[in-house]
Amino acid sequence: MSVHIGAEPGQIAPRVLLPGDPLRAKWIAETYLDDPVCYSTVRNMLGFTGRYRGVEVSVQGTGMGMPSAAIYVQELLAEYGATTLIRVGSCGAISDALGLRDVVAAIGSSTDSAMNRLRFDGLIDYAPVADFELLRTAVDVAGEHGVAMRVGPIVASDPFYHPRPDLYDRLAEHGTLAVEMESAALYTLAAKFQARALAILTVSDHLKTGEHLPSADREQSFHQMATIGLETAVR
Ligand SMILES: O=P(O)(O)O[C@H]1O[C@H](CO)[C@@H](O)[C@H]1O
Ligand SMILES: O=c1cc[nH]c(=O)[nH]1
Repeated sequence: MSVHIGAEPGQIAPRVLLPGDPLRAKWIAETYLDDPVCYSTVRNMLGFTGRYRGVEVSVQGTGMGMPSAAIYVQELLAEYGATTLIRVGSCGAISDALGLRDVVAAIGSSTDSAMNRLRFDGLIDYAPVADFELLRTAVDVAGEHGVAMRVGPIVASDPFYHPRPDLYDRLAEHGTLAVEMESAALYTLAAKFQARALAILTVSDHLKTGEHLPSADREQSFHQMATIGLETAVR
């Protein structure tokens, strides 16, 4: 096992879905995978492997925020040979064009996190981006399933309760669709390990209108996102 994942080598598939919520990982595994096996309960950050359309797929919770997610992503890449990582998360809309339950694919991820400032000595504003082939596949899959998935830039924030919400307005003025808390670290680490990554998100709350979905819905109702993530992972 790695420091934070209680799996033996070979128990995790090269294709991994990554919800922040470990109970969303359980729901996806039990709802969509054939013969799901739970390979890790360390810290209750559940991970499962099963088959989707006959292809081995894992679903690993990552927790909230980049410090947590980066631990799981790095261990999956460095110690378990993951090659395709698809985040399936919730997000807050900052664009007026989005509504609750809309599905978003993140083409790139701005961030207020210091993680990439550390990585690049504060000298480069690195641009974390999605894998193009995965994104193209996800767009195709969404179209085939009649889902009007929005593709665009998002922002990955360290604080959920942001001390500078005015920055979200400025980001929205620059085309940013939504905020979540993990994608910039995911895209950066995938690039570093020459793996493929994509973040697919469902709008669980709207920062401008104040509307939001209950936690049970965030855990167990994102069928469109789960389907697009799984179909994309196995193609
Ligand atoms: O629903 P998940 O995947 O956890 O994603 C979003 O929800 C959490 C905040 O409520 C953060 O992790 C954010 O990125
Ligand atoms: O990071 C997140 C996730 C969901 N909703 C938000 O407002 N922010």
